[in-house]
Amino acid sequence: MAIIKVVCGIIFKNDLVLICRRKPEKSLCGYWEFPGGKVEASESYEESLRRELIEELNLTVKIKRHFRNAIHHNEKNPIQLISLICTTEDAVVESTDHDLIEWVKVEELLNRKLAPADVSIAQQLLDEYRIPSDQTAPNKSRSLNWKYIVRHWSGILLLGSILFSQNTKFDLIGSLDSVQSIAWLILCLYFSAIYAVPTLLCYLSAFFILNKSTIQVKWIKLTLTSISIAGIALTASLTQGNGRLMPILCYSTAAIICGLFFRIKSS
Ligand SMILES: Nc1nc2c([nH]c(=O)n2[C@H]2C[C@H](O)[C@@H](COP(=O)(O)OP(=O)(O)OP(=O)(O)O)O2)c(=O)[nH]1
Repeated sequence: MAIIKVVCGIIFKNDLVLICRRKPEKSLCGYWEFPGGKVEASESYEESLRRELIEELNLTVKIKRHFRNAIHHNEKNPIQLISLICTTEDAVVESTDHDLIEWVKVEELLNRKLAPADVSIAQQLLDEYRIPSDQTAPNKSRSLNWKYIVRHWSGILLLGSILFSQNTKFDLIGSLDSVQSIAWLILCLYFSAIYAVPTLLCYLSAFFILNKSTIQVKWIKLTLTSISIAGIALTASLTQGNGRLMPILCYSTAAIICGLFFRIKSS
């Protein structure tokens, strides 16, 4: 059964969030929801939300970031509700799809009869916004953990160098004793750190751009790991000549393992 994508805006004005009650003639009538609507083919979530909010509420918003998705299985089709955190300066006067409109505190959301998927989003919103009192909700930064960069890169360099030095010590220099093995590992680590600089710069730029985007965290992780692997392959091809397959395999394996192992979300 095809899943129907519905996008909604968690729209903040000062510290209040906009919720709307569905009109009697609509499905889920009488239920409160974060305003939004069905995503049309070829539309991005942001485009879809902007269109729906203009159509229904004549409301212009600034979209800050992606929040959470929730699934609801109604009697016809499952729907996936995608929520985006927004702010607005506009006043909302009336809605074509709703008979009541209210601005409420985040803590009050669960006191309303919310539509099922909106309940799940509201619960997660409450969890995230309950604690900080000195931050205005929509400006709270995405909880991406910058320490992930440090861990991921140290991991790639260290684990990659261990794998590489172990795999090459017999081929290159013959059998090494333990002191020579450690010296060879340090040499690999040193050169890999130097060769990694251009890739690291691309990776850092991508991290800061993606951190401001509304893309889901798992895709950010995948993109960063892919950038690492592409950089490793390119650097190895440029520097290693015929022996390039082994460093690509070792450092790429390290990039994937460390990418899977470390958490990018801090909360
Ligand atoms: N926001 C929200 N919508 C839900 C949930 N469960 C569920 O089936 N829906 C459905 C109702 C609507 O058909 C659709 C929301 O998009 P919409 O409000 O643009 O839909 P629409 O104008 O086409 O309304 P309708 O004609 O289907 O009643 O998703 C839920 O938990 N929350």
